[in-house]
Amino acid sequence: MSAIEFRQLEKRFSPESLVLSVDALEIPSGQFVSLVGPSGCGKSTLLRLVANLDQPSGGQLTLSDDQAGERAFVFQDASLIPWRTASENVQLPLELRRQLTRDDQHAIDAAIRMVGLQAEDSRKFPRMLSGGMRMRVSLARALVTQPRILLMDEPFAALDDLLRNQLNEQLLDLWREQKWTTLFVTHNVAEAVFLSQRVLVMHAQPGRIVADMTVPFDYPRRGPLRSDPDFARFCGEVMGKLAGAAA
Ligand SMILES: Nc1ncnc2c1ncn2[C@@H]1O[C@H](COP(=O)(O)OP(=O)(O)OP(=O)(O)O)[C@@H](O)[C@H]1O
Repeated sequence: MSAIEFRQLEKRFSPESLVLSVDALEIPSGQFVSLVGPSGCGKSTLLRLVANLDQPSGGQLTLSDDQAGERAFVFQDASLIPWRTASENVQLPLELRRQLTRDDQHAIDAAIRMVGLQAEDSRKFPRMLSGGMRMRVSLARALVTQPRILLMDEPFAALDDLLRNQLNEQLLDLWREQKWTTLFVTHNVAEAVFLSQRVLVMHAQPGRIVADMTVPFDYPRRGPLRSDPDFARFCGEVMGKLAGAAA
């Protein structure tokens, strides 16, 4: 069974404006899917619907039983609380739910280790951390709840290319270990292709999926793939579908 299933789904913010329309889309459990498309085509809206931060105006969005529990969202802005240490930021989702237990401290430490932060970094305040480290804290805060579905909205867009590439590889290593069903929004086609098993290309007005492309590269994927001619060719195909979107 699919982890996430869309049927005749529509989203309107007012009766006359159809913002998103998805007739049929199935995302199998554990799949890594990227969404690319022009600004305003509804990528974030689609993610917000899956996150249950917003409701469809029509149709159905179904999550399979084993996926309906934890969903975690990572935004472009790390949005950390400035007066809390990294570790205290990571513990926030657990704290909002219930009284913290000793096991929670293990979960917090594990999430911090998982994203490659050192114990001493976890005691620092956000202003003392680099942009990349803040994004790692944001990711750890998402992972501490042990999500089955990970929703990422341009998480690395504000980082320089070198760091972004490095975080792409580390994210893939984590995904291969944890097998979250992952929806990843990006404006960067090479990033979408490098990361995912499947790229969904969207058009605007109304926001809809116009191409569903299977990425033909094996994992693990490492830096040299980015300069492989087949990689460039596939990115070109995705760009072609995007250009069609703009036409
Ligand atoms: N709460 C809201 N109320 C009214 N309109 C909204 C709301 N949220 C989004 N929209 C509209 O829905 C459309 C899709 O927005 P969305 O943020 O999903 O696009 P996007 O593809 O993620 O864009 P970007 O790439 O610029 O982040 C846009 O036209 C936007 O103005």
